[in-house]
Amino acid sequence: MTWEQARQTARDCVGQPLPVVTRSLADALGHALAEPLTALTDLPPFDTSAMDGWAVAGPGPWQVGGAAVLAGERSARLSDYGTAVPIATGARLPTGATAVLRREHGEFDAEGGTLHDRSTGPGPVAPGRDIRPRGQECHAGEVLIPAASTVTPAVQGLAAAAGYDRLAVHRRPIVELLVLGDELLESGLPRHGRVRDALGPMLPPWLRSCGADVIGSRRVADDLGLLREAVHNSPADVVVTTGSTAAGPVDFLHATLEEAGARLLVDSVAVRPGHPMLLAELPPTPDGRTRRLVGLPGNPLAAVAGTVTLAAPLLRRLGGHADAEPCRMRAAAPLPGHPRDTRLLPVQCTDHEVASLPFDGPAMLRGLAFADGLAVVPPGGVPAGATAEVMRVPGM
Ligand SMILES: Nc1nc2c(c(=O)[nH]1)N[C@H]1C(S)=C(S)[C@@H](COP(=O)(O)OP(=O)(O)OC[C@H]3O[C@@H](n4cnc5c(N)ncnc54)[C@H](O)[C@@H]3O)O[C@H]1N2
Ligand code: MOO
Repeated sequence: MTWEQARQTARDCVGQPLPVVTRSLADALGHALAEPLTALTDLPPFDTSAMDGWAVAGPGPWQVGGAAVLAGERSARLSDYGTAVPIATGARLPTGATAVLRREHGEFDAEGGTLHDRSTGPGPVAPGRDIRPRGQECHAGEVLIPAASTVTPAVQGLAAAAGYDRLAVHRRPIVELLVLGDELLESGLPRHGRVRDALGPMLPPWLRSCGADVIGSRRVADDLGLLREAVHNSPADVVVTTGSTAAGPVDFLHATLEEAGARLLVDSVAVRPGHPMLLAELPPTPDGRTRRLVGLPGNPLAAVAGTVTLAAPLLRRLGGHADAEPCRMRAAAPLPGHPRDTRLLPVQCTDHEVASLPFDGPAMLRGLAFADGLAVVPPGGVPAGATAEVMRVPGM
């Protein structure tokens, strides 16, 4: 299977995104909007002073009277032309006011109660100056953000400003990470032929940034029975495993999937690194829920390749997120390719150009740690000056 076919299969195996739920604004972070975010009010909701100063009616000088109008007060009124009242930024503009004179542009004669316009740069205060008119940003009913957009902190803020307490979003796919390999250590220095687990710390934040609700990450010993049990009992929508994809003496993933009656949708991909990556549909749960398994190869950079190729598109589709916009960038120097397979190469991006990084072997993370993304290098490579697709590594 080509790399493009594998990525498309991971998307297409999802018929419908997960069901719609409502969440408080705080809890909606990272979910995909199930419907467009439509303004429930005009913004600003009323004519508002943009500056601290005076609300003025007509041209100056003005007679100042009345208590300062503060933000949060209901309303005030300027009865006549030639009058003014002190006002705070964010306060509702009094009816009858035609402009706001900034504090630093006015000279107030306390004795006579008279205010003079001393504006220099912009000239005398003109009607509308320093007023944020009602509806300047949006009108009630206007679509602010399309459905399938991710709820970011900015979307949370905008939704609050536009009057929302809760949002309709898609449920996030539940993911459990199973890290396989008896040779792995969870602390200390590599020793006695054993190495540190690099994927347990690295993958959960990436999977979360693809929209997953990662409920756990645990080690499973290289044992067919234990792996079978872990996969069978996992409550996850998507089980993500690392290691055991190849045909080594203790690689039990294929046997486990076969025993479980799983359907292999992707079983090895023409990509370097990461070619043994796989995607399987597990038999449905008793309540009819579809479960899937993404098998990431054990070599750390190969696992990252599997994450961006299979896990990210699958999780984004399940969570109802729009597909990421492809981004193409110019190669500053040739990007070396594989003769037959696609290569995913850690690259640094500068001014719309990408450059490959050293230490890009399948078992290495040193290049990736400096990377802005992974360039998709077609068979044969990319000559200098030509463009290549660059996938942002999630979370980078
Ligand atoms: N005869 C062949 N052998 C291998 C092939 C092949 O085509 N023919 N493919 C190689 C490629 S490519 C990869 S990638 C690996 C995939 O192997 P597995 O998915 O079965 O992974 P393991 O054998 O368990 O581990 C491979 C390697 O990665 C290290 N590892 C595993 N998990 C972790 C982790 N969490 N953190 C850090 N390092 C990890 C493990 O110690 C091994 O060194 O197979 C090749 N072999
Ligand atoms: O998939 Mo392997 O990555 O070439 O190490």
